[in-house]
Amino acid sequence: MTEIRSKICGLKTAEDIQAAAEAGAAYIGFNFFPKSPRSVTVAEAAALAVEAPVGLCKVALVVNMDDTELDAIVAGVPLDMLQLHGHESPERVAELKARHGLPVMKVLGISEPADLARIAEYEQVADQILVDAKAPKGAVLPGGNGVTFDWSILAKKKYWQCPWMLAGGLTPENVGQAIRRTGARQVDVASGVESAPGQKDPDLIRAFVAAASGR
Ligand SMILES: O=C(O)c1ccccc1NCC(=O)[C@H](O)[C@H](O)COP(=O)(O)O
Repeated sequence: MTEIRSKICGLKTAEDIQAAAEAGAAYIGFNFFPKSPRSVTVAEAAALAVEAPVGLCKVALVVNMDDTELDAIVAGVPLDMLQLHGHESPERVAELKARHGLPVMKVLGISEPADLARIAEYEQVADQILVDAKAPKGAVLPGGNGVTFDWSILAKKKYWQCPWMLAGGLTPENVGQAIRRTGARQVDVASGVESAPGQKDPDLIRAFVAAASGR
Protein backbone atom coordinates (compact mmCIF):
# COMPACT_ATOMS: atom_id res chain seq x y z
CA MET A 1 0.00 0.00 0.00
CA THR A 2 1.26 3.52 -0.81
CA GLU A 3 2.39 5.44 2.25
CA ILE A 4 0.39 8.63 2.75
CA ARG A 5 2.19 11.45 4.52
CA SER A 6 0.18 13.86 6.66
CA LYS A 7 0.98 17.43 7.61
CA ILE A 8 -0.72 18.97 10.62
CA CYS A 9 -0.62 22.75 10.31
CA GLY A 10 -0.89 25.44 12.94
CA LEU A 11 0.41 23.61 16.02
CA LYS A 12 0.75 25.70 19.15
CA THR A 13 1.38 23.31 22.05
CA ALA A 14 3.73 20.47 22.95
CA GLU A 15 0.67 18.23 23.32
CA ASP A 16 -0.35 18.98 19.73
CA ILE A 17 3.11 18.01 18.53
CA GLN A 18 3.20 14.86 20.60
CA ALA A 19 -0.19 13.81 19.23
CA ALA A 20 0.95 14.49 15.66
CA ALA A 21 4.22 12.58 16.15
CA GLU A 22 2.62 9.62 17.88
CA ALA A 23 -0.07 9.42 15.23
CA GLY A 24 2.62 9.18 12.56
CA ALA A 25 2.38 12.60 10.91
CA ALA A 26 5.32 13.41 8.64
CA TYR A 27 5.17 17.22 8.88
CA ILE A 28 4.15 19.82 11.45
CA GLY A 29 3.47 23.44 10.56
CA PHE A 30 4.17 26.59 12.59
CA ASN A 31 2.00 29.48 11.46
CA PHE A 32 3.60 32.94 11.42
CA PHE A 33 0.63 34.84 9.93
CA PRO A 34 -0.22 37.30 12.74
CA LYS A 35 -3.98 37.43 12.07
CA SER A 36 -4.37 33.67 12.33
CA PRO A 37 -5.78 32.05 15.48
CA ARG A 38 -2.99 29.50 14.87
CA SER A 39 -0.11 31.97 14.86
CA VAL A 40 2.95 31.57 17.06
CA THR A 41 5.82 33.90 17.87
CA VAL A 42 9.41 33.07 17.00
CA ALA A 43 10.12 32.28 20.66
CA GLU A 44 7.07 29.99 20.93
CA ALA A 45 7.92 28.15 17.73
CA ALA A 46 11.55 27.76 18.80
CA ALA A 47 10.55 26.22 22.14
CA LEU A 48 8.22 23.78 20.37
CA ALA A 49 10.62 22.94 17.55
CA VAL A 50 13.57 22.02 19.75
CA GLU A 51 11.40 19.47 21.56
CA ALA A 52 9.90 17.98 18.39
CA PRO A 53 10.92 14.38 17.66
CA VAL A 54 13.76 13.91 15.18
CA GLY A 55 12.40 13.03 11.76
CA LEU A 56 9.29 15.18 11.97
CA CYS A 57 9.59 17.81 9.24
CA LYS A 58 9.13 21.26 10.82
CA VAL A 59 7.57 23.73 8.41
CA ALA A 60 7.26 27.52 8.81
CA LEU A 61 4.16 28.95 7.14
CA VAL A 62 4.56 32.57 6.06
CA VAL A 63 2.53 34.93 3.88
CA ASN A 64 4.28 37.49 1.63
CA MET A 65 6.88 37.95 4.36
CA ASP A 66 9.80 40.35 3.96
CA ASP A 67 13.42 39.33 4.43
CA THR A 68 13.89 40.96 7.82
CA GLU A 69 11.04 39.03 9.42
CA LEU A 70 11.84 35.77 7.68
CA ASP A 71 15.53 36.05 8.58
CA ALA A 72 14.51 36.30 12.25
CA ILE A 73 12.32 33.20 12.00
CA VAL A 74 14.98 31.12 10.26
CA ALA A 75 17.65 32.30 12.69
CA GLY A 76 15.50 31.60 15.74
CA VAL A 77 13.69 28.36 14.93
CA PRO A 78 15.22 25.05 13.83
CA LEU A 79 13.26 24.44 10.63
CA ASP A 80 13.21 21.91 7.81
CA MET A 81 11.03 23.68 5.25
CA LEU A 82 9.39 27.00 4.35
CA GLN A 83 5.76 27.16 3.21
CA LEU A 84 4.88 30.25 1.17
CA HIS A 85 1.17 30.94 1.42
CA GLY A 86 0.93 34.34 -0.25
CA HIS A 87 1.50 35.75 -3.72
CA GLU A 88 5.20 34.88 -3.85
CA SER A 89 6.48 34.72 -7.46
CA PRO A 90 8.60 31.86 -8.83
CA GLU A 91 11.57 34.26 -8.62
CA ARG A 92 10.87 34.88 -4.92
CA VAL A 93 10.68 31.11 -4.32
CA ALA A 94 14.13 30.71 -5.91
CA GLU A 95 15.50 33.66 -3.94
CA LEU A 96 14.30 32.28 -0.60
CA LYS A 97 15.63 28.81 -1.34
CA ALA A 98 19.07 30.28 -2.01
CA ARG A 99 18.94 32.72 0.91
CA HIS A 100 17.95 30.19 3.56
CA GLY A 101 19.12 26.86 2.20
CA LEU A 102 15.78 25.29 3.07
CA PRO A 103 13.33 23.45 0.82
CA VAL A 104 10.37 25.61 -0.14
CA MET A 105 6.76 24.51 -0.54
CA LYS A 106 4.67 26.96 -2.58
CA VAL A 107 0.94 27.05 -1.99
CA LEU A 108 -1.41 27.48 -4.94
CA GLY A 109 -5.17 27.90 -4.62
CA ILE A 110 -7.41 25.95 -6.96
CA SER A 111 -11.03 26.59 -7.83
CA GLU A 112 -11.22 25.77 -11.54
CA PRO A 113 -9.26 23.65 -14.07
CA ALA A 114 -7.49 26.74 -15.46
CA ASP A 115 -5.77 27.21 -12.10
CA LEU A 116 -3.72 24.06 -12.70
CA ALA A 117 -1.67 26.00 -15.26
CA ARG A 118 -0.13 28.08 -12.46
CA ILE A 119 1.48 24.96 -11.04
CA ALA A 120 3.63 24.72 -14.17
CA GLU A 121 5.17 28.09 -13.26
CA TYR A 122 6.46 26.72 -9.96
CA GLU A 123 7.07 22.99 -10.38
CA GLN A 124 10.69 23.43 -11.47
CA VAL A 125 11.62 25.92 -8.78
CA ALA A 126 9.65 24.83 -5.70
CA ASP A 127 10.55 21.67 -3.80
CA GLN A 128 6.89 20.90 -3.21
CA ILE A 129 3.52 22.34 -4.21
CA LEU A 130 0.64 22.55 -1.76
CA VAL A 131 -2.59 22.41 -3.73
CA ASP A 132 -5.14 24.19 -1.54
CA ALA A 133 -8.64 25.63 -1.86
CA LYS A 134 -8.79 29.33 -2.67
CA ALA A 135 -9.84 31.47 0.30
CA PRO A 136 -13.48 32.57 0.13
CA LYS A 137 -13.99 36.19 -1.01
CA GLY A 138 -13.48 38.58 1.89
CA ALA A 139 -11.82 35.97 4.11
CA VAL A 140 -9.30 37.33 6.62
CA LEU A 141 -7.07 34.29 6.24
CA PRO A 142 -5.54 33.19 2.93
CA GLY A 143 -5.66 29.59 4.15
CA GLY A 144 -6.96 27.51 7.00
CA ASN A 145 -10.59 28.29 6.15
CA GLY A 146 -11.90 24.73 6.14
CA VAL A 147 -13.21 24.92 2.59
CA THR A 148 -12.78 22.18 0.00
CA PHE A 149 -12.54 22.56 -3.76
CA ASP A 150 -13.79 20.33 -6.54
CA TRP A 151 -11.35 17.44 -6.33
CA SER A 152 -12.33 16.24 -9.80
CA ILE A 153 -10.27 19.17 -11.16
CA LEU A 154 -7.17 17.22 -10.16
CA ALA A 155 -8.20 14.34 -12.40
CA LYS A 156 -7.08 16.61 -15.26
CA LYS A 157 -3.62 17.18 -13.85
CA LYS A 158 -0.52 16.11 -15.70
CA TYR A 159 2.49 14.63 -14.00
CA TRP A 160 4.15 17.36 -11.92
CA GLN A 161 7.92 17.48 -11.54
CA CYS A 162 7.92 18.01 -7.79
CA PRO A 163 5.98 16.32 -5.00
CA TRP A 164 2.62 17.84 -4.11
CA MET A 165 0.27 17.85 -1.17
CA LEU A 166 -3.52 18.23 -1.02
CA ALA A 167 -5.20 20.69 1.39
CA GLY A 168 -8.49 22.48 1.85
CA GLY A 169 -11.29 21.44 4.15
CA LEU A 170 -9.86 18.01 4.87
CA THR A 171 -11.17 16.19 7.93
CA PRO A 172 -10.88 12.70 9.42
CA GLU A 173 -14.20 11.93 7.68
CA ASN A 174 -13.35 13.05 4.13
CA VAL A 175 -9.58 12.59 3.84
CA GLY A 176 -9.84 8.97 2.65
CA GLN A 177 -12.21 9.92 -0.14
CA ALA A 178 -10.04 12.94 -1.05
CA ILE A 179 -7.00 10.68 -1.43
CA ARG A 180 -8.91 8.17 -3.55
CA ARG A 181 -10.37 10.87 -5.82
CA THR A 182 -7.19 12.90 -6.34
CA GLY A 183 -4.37 10.38 -6.05
CA ALA A 184 -2.71 12.57 -3.41
CA ARG A 185 0.08 10.92 -1.45
CA GLN A 186 0.43 13.81 0.97
CA VAL A 187 -2.33 15.68 2.80
CA ASP A 188 -2.41 18.81 4.91
CA VAL A 189 -4.97 19.91 7.52
CA ALA A 190 -5.45 22.88 9.82
CA SER A 191 -9.05 23.55 10.91
CA GLY A 192 -10.29 19.99 10.35
CA VAL A 193 -8.49 18.74 13.47
CA GLU A 194 -9.62 21.53 15.81
CA SER A 195 -12.29 21.78 18.48
CA ALA A 196 -12.36 25.60 18.09
CA PRO A 197 -10.37 28.02 15.87
CA GLY A 198 -6.71 27.54 16.74
CA GLN A 199 -7.37 24.78 19.31
CA LYS A 200 -6.07 21.47 18.04
CA ASP A 201 -7.78 18.31 19.29
CA PRO A 202 -5.32 15.41 19.80
CA ASP A 203 -8.08 12.85 19.15
CA LEU A 204 -8.91 14.50 15.82
CA ILE A 205 -5.21 14.64 14.91
CA ARG A 206 -4.93 10.90 15.57
CA ALA A 207 -8.15 10.19 13.67
CA PHE A 208 -6.98 12.26 10.69
CA VAL A 209 -3.58 10.60 10.36
CA ALA A 210 -5.13 7.15 10.79
CA ALA A 211 -7.81 7.84 8.17
CA ALA A 212 -5.24 9.25 5.74
CA SER A 213 -3.09 6.17 6.23
CA GLY A 214 -6.07 3.87 5.65
CA ARG A 215 -5.97 2.53 9.21
O1 LIG B 1 -4.34 28.14 9.00
C1 LIG B 1 -4.25 29.37 8.97
O2 LIG B 1 -4.70 30.09 9.88
C2 LIG B 1 -3.57 30.03 7.83
C3 LIG B 1 -3.43 31.40 7.84
C4 LIG B 1 -2.80 32.05 6.80
C5 LIG B 1 -2.33 31.32 5.74
C6 LIG B 1 -2.46 29.94 5.71
C7 LIG B 1 -3.08 29.29 6.76
N1 LIG B 1 -3.23 27.92 6.74
C8 LIG B 1 -2.61 27.17 5.72
C9 LIG B 1 -2.59 25.73 5.72
O3 LIG B 1 -1.55 25.13 5.49
C10 LIG B 1 -3.82 24.97 5.85
O4 LIG B 1 -3.49 23.72 6.34
C11 LIG B 1 -4.54 24.83 4.54
O5 LIG B 1 -4.87 26.11 4.04
C12 LIG B 1 -5.82 24.05 4.77
O6 LIG B 1 -6.56 24.58 5.82
P1 LIG B 1 -7.89 23.85 6.31
O7 LIG B 1 -8.86 23.95 5.19
O8 LIG B 1 -8.33 24.61 7.51
O9 LIG B 1 -7.49 22.45 6.63
